[in-house]
Amino acid sequence: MSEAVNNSVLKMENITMQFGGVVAINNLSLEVNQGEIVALIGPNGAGKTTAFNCITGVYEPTNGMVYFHGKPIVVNHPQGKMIKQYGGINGDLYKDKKPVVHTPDKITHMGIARTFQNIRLFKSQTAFENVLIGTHLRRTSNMLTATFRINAKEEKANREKAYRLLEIVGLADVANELATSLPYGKQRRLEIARALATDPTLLLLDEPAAGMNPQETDELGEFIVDIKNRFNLTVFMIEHHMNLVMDISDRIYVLDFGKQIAEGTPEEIQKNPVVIAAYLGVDEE
Ligand SMILES: Nc1ncnc2c1ncn2[C@@H]1O[C@H](COP(=O)(O)OP(=O)(O)OP(=O)(O)O)[C@@H](O)[C@H]1O
Repeated sequence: MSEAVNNSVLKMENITMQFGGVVAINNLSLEVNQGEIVALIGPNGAGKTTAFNCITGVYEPTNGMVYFHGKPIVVNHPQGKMIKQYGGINGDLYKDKKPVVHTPDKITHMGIARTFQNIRLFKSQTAFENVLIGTHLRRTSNMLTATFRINAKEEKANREKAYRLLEIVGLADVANELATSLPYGKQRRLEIARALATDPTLLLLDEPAAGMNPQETDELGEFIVDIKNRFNLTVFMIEHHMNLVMDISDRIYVLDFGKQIAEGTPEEIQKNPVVIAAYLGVDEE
């Protein structure tokens, strides 16, 4: 195997996601390598969150493959009525392959953790409990045994881990407060702590700076780089705050109307006339 293949953490290959007649993603191929911070940008409705949903098992893409650490975790091709309706490219490429689909919890268990554009914390749980729930995804036991026959040693380790994660993200002092009572910026950090509790190798962040002011956004950038290094992560991030994207990304992919229109370093993307026309010319803030 070549070094490039060994370094590959995430690879999307010819992914098309079609909702009825709407082609939300059209033949998207991209790769995220070990230790990189890669951003996925594009105007509203370009297909960014749909791409995350195709990786994490929320959607079953109409066509294409997703590899995680070189292993196929998603395989599909147009089937049934989609054969006639298919509006993407390369619809025949995988027709001889057996489809592979995993549920979101299985994908999380494999090592892909995610935060959401609209924060999705457990509202009636404390900050500590939210992170503790994240550690439970690593359990070998099922929901019932987890509830009724908790392994005391494992639970103690989980509680210590949850508390340590809260310390790392700077939330130890609010461990016992209800998640939803926390200010917005802290809720975003808490969601990241919960994601880290699942021991990911790949962290998907969907608009982590949404709703943050410029100072909070700067701090978030440092925080993302810090946790990436500390936990030896690879980060794939959707973000509209261009300063954050340009500051911390190693590479950037640009989507427009479901298609990749550019890929490059922050310097290259900032100078790319196609990107400027499609996206950077639009004032998102
Ligand atoms: N479940 C769905 N059913 C039908 N259409 C959908 C579904 N999910 C997404 N779409 C459509 O797919 C397209 C891409 O949406 P998506 O949310 O991925 O864009 P986005 O780039 O993440 O946008 P934003 O920056 O506003 O979050 C849109 O036209 C959207 O309406």
